[in-house]
Amino acid sequence: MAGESQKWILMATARAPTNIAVIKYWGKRDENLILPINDSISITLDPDHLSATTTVAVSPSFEKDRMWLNGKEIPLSGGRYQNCLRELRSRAGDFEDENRGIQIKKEGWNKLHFHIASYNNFPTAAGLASSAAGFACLVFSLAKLMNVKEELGQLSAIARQGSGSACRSLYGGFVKWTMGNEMSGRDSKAVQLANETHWEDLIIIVAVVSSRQKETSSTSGMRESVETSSLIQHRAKVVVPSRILQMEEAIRNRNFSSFARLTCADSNQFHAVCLDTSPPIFYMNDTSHRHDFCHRYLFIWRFKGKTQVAYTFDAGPNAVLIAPNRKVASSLLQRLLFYFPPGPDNELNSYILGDKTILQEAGIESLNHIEALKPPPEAKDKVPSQRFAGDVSYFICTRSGKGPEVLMEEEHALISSQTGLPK
Ligand SMILES: Nc1ncnc2c1ncn2[C@@H]1O[C@H](COP(=O)(O)OP(=O)(O)OP(=O)(O)O)[C@@H](O)[C@H]1O
Ligand SMILES: C[C@@](O)(CCOP(=O)(O)OP(=O)(O)O)CC(=O)O
Repeated sequence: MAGESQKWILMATARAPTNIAVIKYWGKRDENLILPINDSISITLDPDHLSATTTVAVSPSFEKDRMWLNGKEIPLSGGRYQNCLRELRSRAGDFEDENRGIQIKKEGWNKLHFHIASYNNFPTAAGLASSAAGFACLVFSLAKLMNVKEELGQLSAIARQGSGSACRSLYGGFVKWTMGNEMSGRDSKAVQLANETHWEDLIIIVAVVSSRQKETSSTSGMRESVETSSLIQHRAKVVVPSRILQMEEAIRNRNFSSFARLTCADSNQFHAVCLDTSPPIFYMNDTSHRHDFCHRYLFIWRFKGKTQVAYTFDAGPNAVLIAPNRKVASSLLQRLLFYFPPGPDNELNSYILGDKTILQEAGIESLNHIEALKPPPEAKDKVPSQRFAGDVSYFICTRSGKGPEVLMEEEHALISSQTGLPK
């Protein structure tokens, strides 16, 4: 380590996406290493719309490891953070910056402390996979800072130890988490099935029903399911293995009806397992069920049994709706806005986030246009044309996106290079 100046601060900043599972991970066989009981598949979401940005800093002047999440200091003492830090420290490489007189030997990283600041551009702990983006970003940015020379697959196995679903956020596009067999967990890691350009037509609309933190975390929910549900074993051993093969094929061939059928079925079964848990876990609320209701009546009936929109719900009430193309997405958005118009205090700009061009394609440029929307023609007498103003907090229009990336420009850094504290 450089003896001259003890004042230097070395930093790295990265951004990592969230992902939404279309074949769900639910249940662990090892709680500490976070090893799952089944494979899962997800779509990585566009980081412009849903991502974590993390700056990691190291300096001989830091006295302990510290972390700030969304501006608030949080303890880093938890086992999950500690496991990731330990794994990364053990793989750190030598680092040298001659100009600044910084030299850190492999072993030297053990004696240095980190300051970590992270920010999510979407609600934390509300069933939108903030832990996935967060741990993927933490591991990716620390690996850059510490010169860890592991391939992404091995980094994904480290991120997995922060939060299972985080391993899938190390890649863009379509990603499979293979459960693996080894006791060490080395082979329980993510692999990319296809990158984000493979199926660019897909449009994803997230209806954020409630951004309040949920009552049962995924971690404790799945633990209770493993302990008490009999359905979960059948799901893990029989249903998921065959669904994984079918889903891989659907993604490979861009077969939307097969993709949608599997996605909806798997979401339903995941929530069925939650209901089969004792005491039962309810992640969805009335608004979530209305989405399903709309889906069923508007789309399956309208297109004579051919599924036009896929839905999936994670461990929270938010609906994630996937349309095969922009045309269907814009008619979906019209229908969503008909049933779920903004509440009285909303602006259009803050009600539809993400890719707003779909809104233009749907012909909606103002709140008046939403008010003037007619009941969807297919509704007729089958669906009451009741509107649920204010039930949805906001919608995010997005698509499949790229994996983590380093942000080089100083302006992205969340920590001051002068003080080593959050800006
Ligand atoms: N940017 C981040 N950096 C590091 N850790 C984070 C970050 N964002 C979230 N986390 C961690 O993840 C926790 C939230 O995880 P939790 O599983 O409860 O919610 P979620 O990931 O938003 O929802 P779900 O996983 O059910 O979709 C936070 O309390 C924090 O420990
Ligand atoms: C419903 C899910 O989103 C569950 C995600 O669970 P987490 O990855 O948050 O759980 P831990 O591994 O305990 O941190 C399904 C999925 O993403 O596959």
